Parts: sequence; structure tokens; C-alpha cells
Amino acid sequence: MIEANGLTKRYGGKVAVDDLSFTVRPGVVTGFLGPNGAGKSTTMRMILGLDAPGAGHATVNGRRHTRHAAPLHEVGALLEARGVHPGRSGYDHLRALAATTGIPRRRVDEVIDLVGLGEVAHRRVGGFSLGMGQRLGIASALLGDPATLILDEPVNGLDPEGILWIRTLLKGLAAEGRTVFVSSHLMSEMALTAEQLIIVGRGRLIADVPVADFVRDSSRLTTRVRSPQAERLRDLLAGPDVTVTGDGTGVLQVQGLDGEAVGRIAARHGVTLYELTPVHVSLEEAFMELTRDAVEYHGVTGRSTAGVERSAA
Ligand SMILES: Nc1ncnc2c1ncn2[C@@H]1O[C@H](COP(=O)(O)OP(=O)(O)OP(=O)(O)O)[C@@H](O)[C@H]1O
Repeated sequence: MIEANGLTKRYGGKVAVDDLSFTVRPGVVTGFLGPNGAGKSTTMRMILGLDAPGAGHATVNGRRHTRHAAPLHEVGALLEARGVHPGRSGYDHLRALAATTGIPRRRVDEVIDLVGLGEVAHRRVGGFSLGMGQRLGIASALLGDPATLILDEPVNGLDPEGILWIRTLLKGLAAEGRTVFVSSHLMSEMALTAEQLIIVGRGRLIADVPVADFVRDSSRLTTRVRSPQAERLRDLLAGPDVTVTGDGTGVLQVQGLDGEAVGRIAARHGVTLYELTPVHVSLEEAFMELTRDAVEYHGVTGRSTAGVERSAA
């Protein structure tokens, strides 16, 4: 079990992690989700004792990570910046790591098999692809057979087969009763891998929810309605479980009523409709909506792109 209590980290005037508290339980994969710069890596580094929090603290199984007698057996970690000597083979890297922590040589062979690096284990790490490097990082994390795994963006650089492999691996490790905490900026990937989601933006906790609840809530149907009497229709549709938003152009987005219900209410009151369209929101869109205000650098998309084109013409 990982517990973060009021974790806070500042870099200069900038708050990277802001009073963050959450619990990661054993037995399920917990996804740590947030846009770039949300503070995921910084949080993981503080849990691992590699960065000192400005305030708050984190524990792994009730103790600060640095206080564990044999940290490699307690927590296995994959971080983005890996210190692997490029001239060394993957096998030698793992052997050296095992030797310094009293782990037997046969465990090195085991983890090499487990991550599928058997054929390339004796090649120089400098010639490894990104995906092979990720597999080597995961092998290092698994070396001490730890009860807790903390993995920062482990699917980075993996091909579809590698992504499927890691998904299965993480679920298997959690099913064995381990605590598995894995960061990502891809909602669609976490929906397939994790059972619990901790969502952060600009260093703050945005949501701590079971994936199933997030999927159920975000797949709620929205109905798009266009009418020359949009404001009147808006009043007619109002109800306790109904949300209606409009942008003043005669288009309404209705949540909580399907197209049939909207059509019936409109007909009953003689309101003309030009359009009635069911709109399904993807998980990724729901995630982006949730974290919209917490994104550091917005790209130029949608309407603003059109604006740029118009002003350039
Ligand atoms: N060593 C550092 N010095 C200064 N600022 C830092 C440092 N490390 C992180 N930051 C800043 O803290 C914020 C959080 O960064 P962090 O890397 O933890 O986010 P992240 O969610 O892991 O993002 P990404 O997905 O891009 O890795 C960012 O604004 C980043 O620029």
C-alpha cells in the first residue's frame, strides 16, 4: 500500500505537486493519470525518496521508502530517466544490480525471460530500441520480486504487442496481491489496464475513482439539438437530472435526455427542431474535458485553428 499525505513540491516559484493525498491499494492496478507536466513523475520520485517534498510525506507499507532495509525487495521502480551504461549488455546491467543487492544470478535469468529480452540480453544497451530499453527497465524493477511496483509511463516506446504484454503483466502482478502504481497520460490505455484511477492536473488531485465509474459516467449520452427557439426549448427541457448547455447560436447540448425524449417535449410545445443528434463522448475526450483547465501547454486545435486560417487568408 502506498499512502501520500499532503505531498507538495515547488521548483522555484512553480508548484509542481500541490497538497496531494491519495492511497494506492494492493491487488489492483492503479493508474496515475494526468496531462504532461501534471506532476506525476515528481510525485513518484517523492514516494521513492529521490526528491524531498517541501511539505507532506509518502509511505510504502507504512514506512518511508528510504527507511526500508532492502528497498529493491520492497519497491520496484521504473522511472523515465534511467542510468544504464550504454556500453554494458542488458544482462550485465541486471547482474550488477543483483550483485549489489544480494539477489541470486538465477533471478536475473528469470526476469530476462519474463520481459522477453532473452535473444538480446547480451547485446550492448546503447543499441537497444526504446521498447527494449523499457523492457530492461521493467526487468530491473522486477528483480527484487517486490510487493510494490511504481512505473512511470511504462508503455512509452512499446509497440502494440508490447503494450498488450505489459497490460497482461501488470494485471497478473496485481492479481498476485502486489501494489501496482502506473503513470500514463493516455486515458484509453489506462481504461484497459487499471481498475482505479488517480487523476491529477497542475499538481492537484482532480479525481480518485474506479475506472468502471469513470467509463460509465463519461459514456453518458449527450444529445445535440438545433432549433430556432433554442432558449425556449432550454427552459422546457430543464429538470433535476438534465444538464443543458448552449452557445447562443441555436445549438444545445443536452445531457440526461435522449433524442426521443427531447423530440417529444419539443413536439408537445410546438417547438421547431432542425437537428437532433446523439453524441457519444470518447473516454479520451472525457479525460481532456476533466483536465482542460489543468493543461500547461494547449495545442492549436478545432475552432482556434479555423481562426488562424481565417486571419492568415
Ligand atoms: N527538476 C526540475 N526543475 C524545475 N522544474 C521541474 C523539475 N522537475 C519537474 N519540474 C516541473 O514540475 C512540473 C511537473 O513535472 P513532472 O515531470 O512531475 O510532470 P509529469 O506529470 O510527470 O509530466 P510528463 O508526463 O510530461 O513527464 C512541470 O511543470 C515541470 O516542468
